[in-house]
Amino acid sequence: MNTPVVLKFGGSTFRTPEAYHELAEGLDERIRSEARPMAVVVSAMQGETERLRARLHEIDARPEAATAAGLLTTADLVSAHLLAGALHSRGRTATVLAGHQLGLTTNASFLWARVTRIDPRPLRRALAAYDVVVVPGGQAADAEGRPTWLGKNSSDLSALAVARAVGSRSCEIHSDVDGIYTSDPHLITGARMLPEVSYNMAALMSLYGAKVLHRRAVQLALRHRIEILLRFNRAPYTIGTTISGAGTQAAAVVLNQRSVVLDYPDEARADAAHHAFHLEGLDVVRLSTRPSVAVVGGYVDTEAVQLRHGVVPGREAGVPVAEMRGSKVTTHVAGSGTDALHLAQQLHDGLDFPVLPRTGTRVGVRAT
Ligand SMILES: Nc1ncnc2c1ncn2[C@@H]1O[C@H](COP(=O)(O)OP(=O)(O)O)[C@@H](O)[C@H]1O
Ligand SMILES: N[C@@H](CC(=O)OP(=O)(O)O)C(=O)O
Repeated sequence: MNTPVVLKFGGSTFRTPEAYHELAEGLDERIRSEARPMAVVVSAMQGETERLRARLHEIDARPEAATAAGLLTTADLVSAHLLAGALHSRGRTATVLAGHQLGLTTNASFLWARVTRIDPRPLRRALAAYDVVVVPGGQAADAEGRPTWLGKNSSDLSALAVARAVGSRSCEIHSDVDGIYTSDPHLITGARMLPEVSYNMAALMSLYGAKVLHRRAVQLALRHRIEILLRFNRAPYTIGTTISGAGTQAAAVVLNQRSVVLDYPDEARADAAHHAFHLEGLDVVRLSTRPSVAVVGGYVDTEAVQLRHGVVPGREAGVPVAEMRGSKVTTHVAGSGTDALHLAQQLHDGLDFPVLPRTGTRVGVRAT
C-alpha cells in the first residue's frame, strides 16, 4: 500500500452543510490525481461541541466526566458521517472510524485524556478497503472501550496520531488561516505569515495559546519527525506554513483571550498549582517573574481543578500576553480581554521582523 495521505479539517471548515460537499469535491479531485489511500480527520461543525456542552449543563450542572466525554465526542462524529455522506454522493467509498474503533487507547481521564497506545491495524484495514477513511477528531477510548475526549481543539492531535499510526511522514492541517502568523491574524493588524517554523517554536506558540495548532500534536510530530503543513481549508488549499526540524524560530505575540493568570501568595503555592494543572493534562505556564500561573486556552473549571488537588484557588489577575523572541518569552498580564488585545497590538507593532513574505505559496489541491 502507498503511504496514506493524512489531512485534517478543523471546525472552521464546516460553517454550512454545503461545506461538506465542497470538501468532498476537493478530496475527490485529489484522489483522482494521487493514487494514495486517504485518512481525513474532521472536527465538529463550528460551535457544535460547545452547544452540546451547554445543553448538558442545563440538564446536569455537574455532569460526570465520562458522560460529558460521551456527549461532546458525538459532535465530531456527526461531522465525520456528514463528510462520508458527501463523499458517497459523489461516488466515493468512505467509512468512519469513531474513537472506539480507531485503535487509539487513552487513560481514563475522560475530558483531557492522554493517548497510551496506538494500534495501526484498524486504520490500515480500513485504508485498504475504502477511498477515504474519515476520523472524527479529538476522540478515542479507554482500555475498557469507553469514549474519551482528548480535550478542547484536540483534532490536530488525532491527525498526528493517525499519521503516526499509518507511517506518514507529513500531516496536512487545514483551517480558516493558511498558516502560523506572528500573531492572530484575525485580531492583530500587520500579523505576518511564517513560511517555515521549527517544532519548538510551534509548540511554544501553542503552549501560550495560539489556537491554530494543538500543543500535544506538535510534540507528537516532533517526536516522530512528522512534517506539519498548514493549509487553507478551501480550494485552492494554499499551503502557508511548514513545521519541521528545518524551520526557524521567530518573533511573535501570542494572545488568547480565554487564558487566565492566577496569582498566589508565594512561589511554593504557585508551584503546587502549576503541578495540579499539569497533572490534569492542561496547558499551563508557571510565570518566572511572579508567584503566578497562566492557564491557557479556557474551557476549564480552574477552581474545581485546584480544589481537587488540595490547592487554595489563586486570584484571577487578568489575561496573559506572551511576547516571544525566538525561545525567549516574556509574559505580560493585562487586566481584561480588551486590554490584552490592545497590549498585544502594541507589542506586535514593536517587534522587529526580518523581511518575510505576507502570503502563502498559491498551490492547487493536488500539490503537497
Ligand atoms: N499565531 C497565529 N497564527 C494563525 N492563527 C492564529 C494564531 N493565533 C491564533 N490563531 C487563530 O487560530 C484560528 C484557527 O484555529 P481554530 O479556530 O481552532 O480553527 P479550526 O476550527 O480550523 O481548527 C484562526 O482563525 C486564528 O484566529
Ligand atoms: N470538538 C472539538 C473539535 C476541535 O478540535 O476543533 P477545531 O479543530 O475546530 O479546533 C472542539 O470543539 O474542541
